Amino acid sequence: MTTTGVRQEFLQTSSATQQALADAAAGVSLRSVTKKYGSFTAVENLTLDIPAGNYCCLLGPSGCGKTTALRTIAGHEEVTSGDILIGDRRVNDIPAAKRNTSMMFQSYALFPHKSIWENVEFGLKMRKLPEQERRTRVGEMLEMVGLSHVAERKPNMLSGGQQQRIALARALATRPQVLMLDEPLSALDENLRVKMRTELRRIQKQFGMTFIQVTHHVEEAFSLSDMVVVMTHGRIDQVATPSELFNTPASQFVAKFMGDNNIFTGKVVNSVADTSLDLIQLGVEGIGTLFCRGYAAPVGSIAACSIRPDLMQIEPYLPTVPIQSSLTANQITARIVAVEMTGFVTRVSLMAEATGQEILYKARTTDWDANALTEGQLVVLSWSKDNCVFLAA
Ligand SMILES: Nc1ncnc2c1ncn2[C@@H]1O[C@H](COP(=O)(O)OP(=O)(O)OP(=O)(O)O)[C@@H](O)[C@H]1O
Repeated sequence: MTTTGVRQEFLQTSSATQQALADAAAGVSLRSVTKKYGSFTAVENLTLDIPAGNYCCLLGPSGCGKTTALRTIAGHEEVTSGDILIGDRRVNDIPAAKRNTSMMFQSYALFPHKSIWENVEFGLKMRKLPEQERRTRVGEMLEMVGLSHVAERKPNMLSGGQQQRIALARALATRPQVLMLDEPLSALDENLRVKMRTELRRIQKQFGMTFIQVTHHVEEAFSLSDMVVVMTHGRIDQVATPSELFNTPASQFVAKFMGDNNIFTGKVVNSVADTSLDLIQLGVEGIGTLFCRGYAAPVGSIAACSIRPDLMQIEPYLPTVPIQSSLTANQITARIVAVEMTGFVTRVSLMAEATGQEILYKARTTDWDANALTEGQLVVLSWSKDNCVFLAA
């Protein structure tokens, strides 16, 4: 057979495998799932639908229950109450090994004394697949992660990134309905982590598989996910696409956890129904009225609003120009405390003149360099009501 012939045969087999992996992919549903350890509730009343073929990240601070949620889906923990469905099968009483899921860990968990080929083949042998089928699958999985040439080596002869790819090949060889990934990239250095996450996303999309990943990195969740589940204190705070989370966080916790949002707390002064989102006025002590968009909350209730640091405008403060000149423009005076050039982006720390609240402004470094603003200078920050997100208490 010519090389081209071999390649064509592989591609045909490969597309059959592609189909098999896509066909295997199943959705996951949690129905009021609670997990307690003694009297401590690690996850509480989780209800969630992850459609087949989605990349879902469970995101939240340490201890919020992400791993526990993942382990209950995998069957490594029994739920205290509630139901877990994989596809349309209730799996509460099905042991982990029979749930048809795979798990990939941060530590790779490769067998050190087995060759790479044997590592990938392991799960298939356990399932007693015929030798020919095993050979085809292992060959294809190694090809998929670009590591066919290391098949005979032992894991310790591979780099961290290569070992991670082998762990992925091994996890997918069994054609799981769902692949679960527990902080799979945290042992890698920054460059490799970015490369690997691109690769994970490419493979998941190409084969249309269901991936559920635990992470506490916002950027990682954004770059990988179709849907992000933000958790805090064992509960789900928001389920959204990365873009929705970035643009319209639903709670003060999410707005803070996303990183650099500026949050102002105050009292609802007025809210006016508008075409899609209501226009809400928030009275902020020492600052005045801020205008934002959201769903009406009772007048007098404590609430907050959030503005992204890249959606503010900055100008030198001129005492002759009155502040708060327009009824729907948000403006405050602040003093520049520090300027930090981080590459493409310059981060500017400020302090609100009236209240001392810390504020962050971000600009493209080229834009920042073009203005003449310096540390210690008094400036006016302004932002549109349409970019300012109302956050109920
Ligand atoms: N086996 C256990 N026994 C008792 N408590 C546990 C057990 N496993 C987890 N917990 C507790 O449940 C809570 C949730 O833990 P979990 O590991 O799910 O959090 P996490 O969000 O994944 O955190 P991290 O990012 O640090 O891994 C924590 O307070 C943890 O201490």
